[in-house]
Amino acid sequence: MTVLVLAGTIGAGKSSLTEMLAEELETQAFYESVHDNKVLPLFYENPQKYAFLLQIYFLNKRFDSIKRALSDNNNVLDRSIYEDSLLFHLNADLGRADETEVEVYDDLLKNMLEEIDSLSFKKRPDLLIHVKVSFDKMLERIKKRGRQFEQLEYDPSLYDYYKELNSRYDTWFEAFDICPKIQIDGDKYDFVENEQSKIQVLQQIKAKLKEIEGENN
Ligand SMILES: Nc1ncnc2c1ncn2[C@@H]1O[C@H](COP(=O)(O)OP(=O)(O)OP(=O)(O)O)[C@@H](O)[C@H]1O
Repeated sequence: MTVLVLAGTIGAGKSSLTEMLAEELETQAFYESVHDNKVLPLFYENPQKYAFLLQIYFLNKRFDSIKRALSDNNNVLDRSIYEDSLLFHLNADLGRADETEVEVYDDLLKNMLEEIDSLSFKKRPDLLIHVKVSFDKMLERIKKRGRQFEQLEYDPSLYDYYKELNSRYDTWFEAFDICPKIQIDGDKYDFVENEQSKIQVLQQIKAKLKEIEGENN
């Protein structure tokens, strides 16, 4: 019985790896759909106005998925509730949210995490998988995927946003201590395009799960 959560920057390949893991481990995948997210395009158009609303939207969705995933006991989630705060604080530092919004958000998140901690069955995921990609790789993937509002041509200021976001992930991952964690080198292993890389990545994750299982017994 395992609950896995994926983490990583925009375009890191979380959704693809989620799908692969769900298939490999015969578990259910939880995705955060982008195309029916009404707030996301608004945010990219006017981050100052919509950063807070977007975070509340995501927080609500992720809370729902992680609650369901933990109570089902056997799942993979494509992005964790634990990293939204990283994105929001970055947005706040860029002046897209004010102090009160940050306070309200942090408080709400804390409350929700406590709620998760008081669940009667599983409280935390078994493993967090961080797909780490370099900044160049991140830009390459965003371009390749081609979601319009994420493109630098659409808004050149996204360059700095993406760069800062990517660099903050390293510190975030180092500090993350809610559950066991593993980092996957997304530059070295292109698990979407390369079958051999996919096999190697799945093996790394399965080996880590075995190790955790051993520690728990
Ligand atoms: N907490 C958040 N704050 C701001 N934007 C967010 C947040 N979470 C997700 N996003 C935005 O939502 C979109 C989808 O993000 P996400 O990284 O979850 O999926 P993705 O880009 O499809 O990643 P992957 O390729 O790794 O599956 C991106 O445009 C990202 O900027």
